[in-house]
Amino acid sequence: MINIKFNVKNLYRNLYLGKTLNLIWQISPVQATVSLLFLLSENICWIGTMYTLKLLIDRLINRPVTHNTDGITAAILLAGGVAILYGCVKSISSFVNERQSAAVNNYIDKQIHQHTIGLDYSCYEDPAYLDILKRAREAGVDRPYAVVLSLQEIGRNVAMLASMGYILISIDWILPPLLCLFVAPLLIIRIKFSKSLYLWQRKHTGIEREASYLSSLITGDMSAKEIRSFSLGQHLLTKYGKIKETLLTHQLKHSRRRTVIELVSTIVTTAAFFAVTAYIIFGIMNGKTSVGDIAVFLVIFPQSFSVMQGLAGGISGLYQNNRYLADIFALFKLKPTIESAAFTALTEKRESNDFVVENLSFKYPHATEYVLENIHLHIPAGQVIGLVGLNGAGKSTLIKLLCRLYDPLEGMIRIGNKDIRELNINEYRSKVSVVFQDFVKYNLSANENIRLGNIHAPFNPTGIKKAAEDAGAATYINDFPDQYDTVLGRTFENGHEISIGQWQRLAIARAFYSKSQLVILDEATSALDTIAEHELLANIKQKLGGRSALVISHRLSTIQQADLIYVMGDKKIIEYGTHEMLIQKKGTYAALFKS
Ligand SMILES: Nc1ncnc2c1ncn2[C@@H]1O[C@H](COP(=O)(O)OP(=O)(O)OP(=O)(O)O)[C@@H](O)[C@H]1O
Repeated sequence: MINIKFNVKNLYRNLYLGKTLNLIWQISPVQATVSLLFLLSENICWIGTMYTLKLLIDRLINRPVTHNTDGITAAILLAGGVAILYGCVKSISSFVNERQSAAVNNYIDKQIHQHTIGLDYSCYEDPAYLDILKRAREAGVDRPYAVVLSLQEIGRNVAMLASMGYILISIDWILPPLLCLFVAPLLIIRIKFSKSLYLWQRKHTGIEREASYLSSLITGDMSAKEIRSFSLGQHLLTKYGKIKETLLTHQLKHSRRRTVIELVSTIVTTAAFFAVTAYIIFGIMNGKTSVGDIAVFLVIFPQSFSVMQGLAGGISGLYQNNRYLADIFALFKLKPTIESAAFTALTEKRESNDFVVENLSFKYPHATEYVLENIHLHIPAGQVIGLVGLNGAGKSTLIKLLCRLYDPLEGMIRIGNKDIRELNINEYRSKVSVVFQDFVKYNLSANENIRLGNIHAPFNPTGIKKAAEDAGAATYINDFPDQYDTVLGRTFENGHEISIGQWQRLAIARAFYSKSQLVILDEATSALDTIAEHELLANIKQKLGGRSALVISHRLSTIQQADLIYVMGDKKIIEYGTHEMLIQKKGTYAALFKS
């Protein structure tokens, strides 16, 4: 008993009913009202059918011993009419429900996506967040409305039970309590199992994600080449199979336990039904119960079982759906930590457009060690700055900070004299365009691939062509049958696959097309042949048209044309100067250049 009390208390505390109903009301008050009215009408009609049926039976039993059928015909017509009305209301009600359910699902789907894009980039490097996201997506967009449907089912079944209880009491007062006694264990079992299933799924989110990751490696196009070259298929399949087997074993164990307990409870319930039937039959034999009573009992009692089961299903459904709702609301509760000022901040007049990294130190949110320490770096407006260093020195991390995907722990980044944390984040990000090492290959048209660099500006074909020419992409785009309208990649029909170097040129064109003040190229020319790379960088200043650039490359021949070069070594800037100065210095840069 204590345990049940505790669970009920817990259930109440964690219930998202108020939140869900409020959400559904906000999505469409009109639809919510119409749906509620239909639900009420459906229940009233159902009670009406029962009542008119009872009237008909009463008339039949109490009819005078004449052949006058007028009263009976009228009762038949009334019962039939109400039954037809009930059928019609039920059909329309189900359509109204479907329409409202679609609206709610659509809203939740939108909210999940909307919420996801608003979150910090750091979330994508946090397994705990990835678990929440997976659970929220798997909970399904239909969960909130499923809660409403469970509530409706509970309401409908309670109304039906009340009517049936009234009829059963008229036969024998003991029948309704007996009914509750038989069905209660079934209800408790269902709630208990839906809880343990949910907890089990929650506990296994991590390994389920591992299984989906392995599955995407086995079946994905990105990994197809390497998996075949290294003959990794069987190895990955075995790994995947083991995880799936563990998941399946647990799942089956759970289902087996549930089936056994449900079987036992069904046997007990059915036996009890026949025991009660026997009780009524003995009642007839003792003259305590009428034949009419047993007729009504045989119709109503089995029906009341299914209604009770429906009620148990509704309550356990409510409980289960509520638990999944917790995951959706947990996602909605996550808030970005990167703060953004009002939109006007960057429009203020500033002394200069230089980007300055000042005394910056940083470590990743879940890491213990600093990745960057006391970084100073100056990108004067209109200049090309090179950044070099060994693998893991922290170059890409610095880029993430310059893009404001993270904020520094110490020090700051400023444009002119303004700390970028005081600026509106979207406006700041529009001032920086970047080609990441792992840039995205959008399987869209060439036009769109470039236009994404400045999506908020009106479509500008001339600007797109100019950016493509500057990045060296125009030559191959012009050879496509549909030129700039050619869809790239192999994902869609008529898609045109291009080489990795050609994809990279397109990503550079995207960065050129943006109206940013600073273009960051993080190993952005790694797939270009040396002639193409030289051509691209030789005239980069002219292509940038007064904008600054920060170029990261391991090919030092690329960097040597930069106005100033910074050398990173183990979390710090260790040298800086022009190519000539650094060669003369005979330090790390000179060693790297010669090697
Ligand atoms: N998301 C992360 N969480 C924790 N540590 C990270 C994360 N990303 C990178 N690091 C660590 O930060 C350090 C710097 O990595 P970073 O990618 O910035 O180096 P890099 O200089 O760009 O290297 P490369 O030349 O190989 O691209 C590395 O030690 C790396 O392990």
